[in-house]
Amino acid sequence: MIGRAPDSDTGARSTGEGIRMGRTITDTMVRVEDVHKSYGSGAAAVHALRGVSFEVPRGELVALKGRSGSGKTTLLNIVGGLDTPDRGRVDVDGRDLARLDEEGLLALRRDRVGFVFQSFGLIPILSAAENVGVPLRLRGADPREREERVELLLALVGLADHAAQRPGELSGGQQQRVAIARALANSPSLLIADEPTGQLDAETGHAVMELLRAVVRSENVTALVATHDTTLLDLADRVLELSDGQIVEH
Ligand SMILES: Nc1ncnc2c1ncn2[C@@H]1O[C@H](COP(=O)(O)OP(=O)(O)OP(=O)(O)O)[C@@H](O)[C@H]1O
Repeated sequence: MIGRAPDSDTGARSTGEGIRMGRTITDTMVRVEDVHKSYGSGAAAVHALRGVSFEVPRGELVALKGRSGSGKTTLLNIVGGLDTPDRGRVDVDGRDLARLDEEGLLALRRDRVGFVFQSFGLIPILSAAENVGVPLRLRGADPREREERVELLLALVGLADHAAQRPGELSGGQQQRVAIARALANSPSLLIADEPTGQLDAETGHAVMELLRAVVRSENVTALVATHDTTLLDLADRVLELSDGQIVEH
């Protein structure tokens, strides 16, 4: 593991199991209880999530599968604090998200959760190294720490020799590696990935999935990954299946 950012709201450092600054660290990284989410209202309402409950144990890689429209993105957005449920409860890393104000949610997304998207989401005019450094800049990390961490992260994802290249000069698989390094920049507890191989060919996608599998182990991070990719389903510690807004298989 290559270091963990200070806990933004406690000033403490993660210590694994036990009590940290009055907050009990449990074995569960994500707890979702009876979550409902609809878009629109009346006859036009779409019930994207209809009573979803599950847990993601700390340190595991959990794959979320399901057909298009089954509610995977909606669920990931809610777990990541990007959206709120209509009903139900979500705890991430021991925090009840409903009890966090905007600032608390912002701190959670910045310091505790790393996001990886299908479309990579890199800033085209920045180099790979600068892209990885963005979350560290947002956190106000000092330039020296930032430089060292970016170097470590690019090495971790196998791109030490590509630091100066811009996204347009990298392959799709390399861009997703940069995005994974960026997601790890602030040493999140939880990595959320939404179809991370959706734009990659099978071989490249497999390599990216293996990288995700490896960083979950080496960085002691927990991951929740929505995917259709059967290679990841094989690499996951467990698989959840969503169908029509409900978990149908653990
Ligand atoms: N902002 C929105 N407004 C209205 N309906 C939405 C919105 N976002 C999602 N939906 C609907 O909610 C349902 C679940 O969508 P969601 O994107 O969560 O599914 P998904 O499993 O991630 O699909 P995909 O694999 O295609 O990305 C779908 O019927 C979708 O049309």
